[in-house]
Amino acid sequence: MGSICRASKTLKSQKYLSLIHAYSNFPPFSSTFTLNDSRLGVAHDFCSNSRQNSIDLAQYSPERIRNFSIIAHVDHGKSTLADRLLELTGTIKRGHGQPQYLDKLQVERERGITVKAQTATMFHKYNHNGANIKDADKATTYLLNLIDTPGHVDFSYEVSRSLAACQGALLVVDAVQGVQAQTVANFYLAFESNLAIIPVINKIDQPTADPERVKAQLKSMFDLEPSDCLLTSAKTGLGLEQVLPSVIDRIPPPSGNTSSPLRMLLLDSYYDEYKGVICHVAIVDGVLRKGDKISSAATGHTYEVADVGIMHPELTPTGVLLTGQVGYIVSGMRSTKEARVGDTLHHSRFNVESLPGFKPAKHMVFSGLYPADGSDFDALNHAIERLTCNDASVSVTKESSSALGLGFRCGFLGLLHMDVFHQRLEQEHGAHVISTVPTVPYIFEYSDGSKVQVQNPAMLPSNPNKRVTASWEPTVIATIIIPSEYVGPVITLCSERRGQQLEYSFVDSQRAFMKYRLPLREIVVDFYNELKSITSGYASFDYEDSDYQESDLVKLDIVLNGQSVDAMATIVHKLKAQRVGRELVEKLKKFIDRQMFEITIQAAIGAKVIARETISAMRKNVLAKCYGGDVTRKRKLLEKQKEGKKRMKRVGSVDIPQEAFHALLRVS
Ligand SMILES: Nc1nc2c(ncn2[C@@H]2O[C@H](COP(=O)(O)OP(=O)(O)OP(=O)(O)O)[C@@H](O)[C@H]2O)c(=O)[nH]1
Repeated sequence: MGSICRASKTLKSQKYLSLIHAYSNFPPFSSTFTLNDSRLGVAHDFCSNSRQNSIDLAQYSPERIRNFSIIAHVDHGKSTLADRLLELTGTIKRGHGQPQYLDKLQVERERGITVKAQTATMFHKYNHNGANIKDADKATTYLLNLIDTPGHVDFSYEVSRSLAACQGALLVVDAVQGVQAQTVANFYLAFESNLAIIPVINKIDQPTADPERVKAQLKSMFDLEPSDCLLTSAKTGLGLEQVLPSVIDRIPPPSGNTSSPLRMLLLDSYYDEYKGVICHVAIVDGVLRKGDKISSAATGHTYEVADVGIMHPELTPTGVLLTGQVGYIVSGMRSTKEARVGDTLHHSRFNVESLPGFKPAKHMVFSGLYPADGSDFDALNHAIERLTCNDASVSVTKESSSALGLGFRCGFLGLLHMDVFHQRLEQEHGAHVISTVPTVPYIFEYSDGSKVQVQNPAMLPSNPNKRVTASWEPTVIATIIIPSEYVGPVITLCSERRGQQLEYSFVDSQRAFMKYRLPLREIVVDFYNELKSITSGYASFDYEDSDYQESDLVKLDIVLNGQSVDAMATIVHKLKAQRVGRELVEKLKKFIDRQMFEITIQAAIGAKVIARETISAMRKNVLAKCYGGDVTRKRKLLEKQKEGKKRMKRVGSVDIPQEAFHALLRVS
């Protein structure tokens, strides 16, 4: 590859430079920028951009490989930085205003968040003598695997999985906002995984950037040395030249054994229309070649490797992957269920010791998903199957509801994850769903001594006094960082949510740091919005799951004209039942239209009604509105009414619109 590189270097670099110049937000690269610009202190290799099929991975022994993640609090600039590094190494070419390369899903681009971790392989020529540009030809080319990770707490499972394939991490911190809650969480994830951590203070172009304050925070909270911090602006390109040399100098190479039998860790998998299941893998020991027979340690199934390569940044076949490298394989797996994340894959002819793998994803929130139109069950089934192929962290079991018919009970990593799943079902698979009130996994003990985890309130008998003897709810340890002036309102909010303060200290003179134990139920719905609103948007929040605590829980039924609606039942703490019950019936009153008869809406615990509303009767005849004999108008109105009916669910004699179910999702 070296000679091809050198031959085409000038042409390619000129082409690349003109692209960089066209990119107006990238001023540091002036017209005097050369391939071996001394400000970069390195010689850059743009050959990687040629997408040769003949990338020879054999020359990249572990010493010439660096695997690193970019971790940060939401919006601190991970994906922007990742994109700049891909541009800098010539891995991608882009113009101004294009969406972030690594945020590929429509939902990611619309919401501006990363949902799935993405891997990209880059090649970078680096001369350890730094500024000595004459030595460029003596520079070594390194293979760098970059993993961009999500920032939102719901997706921290993706972060911990990504870190398993890395030896180091860039901890990106916004120079204005400083250390935030997910900075703390992500630092500890990386620290506990024994990764080399390079602090990167980003957004230094902002007028209110205060990198010195952020350096002090990093020192006091994580003992990271101020002199180790890189100062960058991923937006303008300022300081980016230090990033890759620091990655090469400060992150250790992977430590596997090239001559040992093959062991690879299955990091992620997704389903591709044309290729079938594609697995992302990290080669821990040994060598994998196209055509090899491999086995899964988890299932014992054997496969033949039909394709193997790297993400450069798209699937680029290389025919081989060696120790320390991260890439993809296609091996004829028929469903992603066969590709178990955390599994060890090995050559079928050798038995190997399994790698530690990952803790299974923990589902924090459960909700029922039903087709908006009952007859669409098969279509929804198909859509869910396809989507879970690309998001294995959702659990799915079939269930049925007397109100909504056949559907599914799904477990999610959090409420945002649930929202994203709904959005993807709709956008990517055209499925319209009704979802039931989200619930957390409670544990109930019955008088016969049995204990069960309840993921669906409808599973609980209506009269808990008869059979339930004790109940427990899951809790989380929440980290909250806020400007000091908001401490009072935040303490009030946390106590209203039944929180118990565990720690209270200061990040610096302006910011307070608090740890609370909070019931999971109290934070899944609307806690973060409320926290943001009482702190003018300045609070940051993160949580990790903790133990179960004993709690006085009751099942709250919603009864419409005497008939209980199983899909609207919820489990709440006894002290909150009255307020939640009132809120639920008021919301329903707003969304259920008047019908030909009176409708009573009740919230009840067992036989005891704790809140009630009535919707008075009205004679509603859509055709009555149609004065005169305009047939087209009449037909249109009838169609509109039919369309409306499709989105209604009938419970007993009462029609409930889809929106009524949506409205209940946010009752806390
Ligand atoms: N001024 C300035 N803005 C930046 C810089 N880096 C990123 N941004 C902006 O900050 C916002 C968030 O950037 P992202 O790269 O999406 O942040 P992220 O950390 O990947 O976000 P998540 O994936 O949601 O966690 C975007 O509007 C970027 O354009 C920077 O150096 N300076």
